[in-house]
Amino acid sequence: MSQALQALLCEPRYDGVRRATYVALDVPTWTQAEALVHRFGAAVDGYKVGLELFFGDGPTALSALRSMGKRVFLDVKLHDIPNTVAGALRAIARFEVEMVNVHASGGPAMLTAAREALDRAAEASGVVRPLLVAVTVLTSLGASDLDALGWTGPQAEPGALAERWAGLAVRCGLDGVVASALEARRIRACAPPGFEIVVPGTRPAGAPRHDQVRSLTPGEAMKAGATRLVLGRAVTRADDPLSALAAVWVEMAGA
Ligand SMILES: O=c1ccn([C@@H]2O[C@H](COP(=O)(O)O)[C@@H](O)[C@H]2O)c(=O)[nH]1
Repeated sequence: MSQALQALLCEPRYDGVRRATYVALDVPTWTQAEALVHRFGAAVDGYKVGLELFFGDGPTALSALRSMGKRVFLDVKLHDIPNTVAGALRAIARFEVEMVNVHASGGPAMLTAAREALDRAAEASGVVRPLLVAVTVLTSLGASDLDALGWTGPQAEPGALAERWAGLAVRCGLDGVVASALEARRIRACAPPGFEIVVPGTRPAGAPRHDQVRSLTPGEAMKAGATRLVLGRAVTRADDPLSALAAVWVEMAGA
């Protein structure tokens, strides 16, 4: 049954949603991550390595995924002074990931230093530069969290902040942003063509939200202008992850 479903999901009609998908490997060891990767087989070619796996088994996981020919979004959300972020990105460049991210709130000097560090590393190695995207307002933050942080008033409303930080990312030469689906339409309206809007934290209708606050369904996210979705617990913790993925892909393709 699962082999038949894998084969179905490998069909060319799913190529568009396959390229727009990163499955989140939010587990602490490569052994656990590898079991998930095997479950999806050839159907999934894009994975997100976040903080848990990176600190648990990062180099092993990244080189294993690379040798399997998988695309990797390294979701380490760097946030530090420009010199430190640039150094971290030079070290990350050797992993040849497809995409990596920093926090937009690190500011213009940090964003520019990040992009320049990746440009130089790519020039020196001859390897394609990873896409660099900026995290706007975390999808787990609600109005009361923003208020607690002192972000109040119309300019600090999540949509306004996300749009402002997306504009900053454009001016600093980044390739896109990570944002909630709720802000994707607003960002798409002012972003240049080809600007990536990576949306995590979506949930199929009726699915538990866990710690996600600003969330829509995968179909709604695509309709709003998302270019890529990160699919996490709604798929990876499902009783049958492959069937859960199939349902999400049908919804994404329909959108
Ligand atoms: O604003 C953000 C930025 C990153 N994430 C990451 O995406 C996944 C979402 O996982 P779910 O299980 O679907 O909630 C997770 O790895 C986060 O670190 C995010 O959720 N929101």
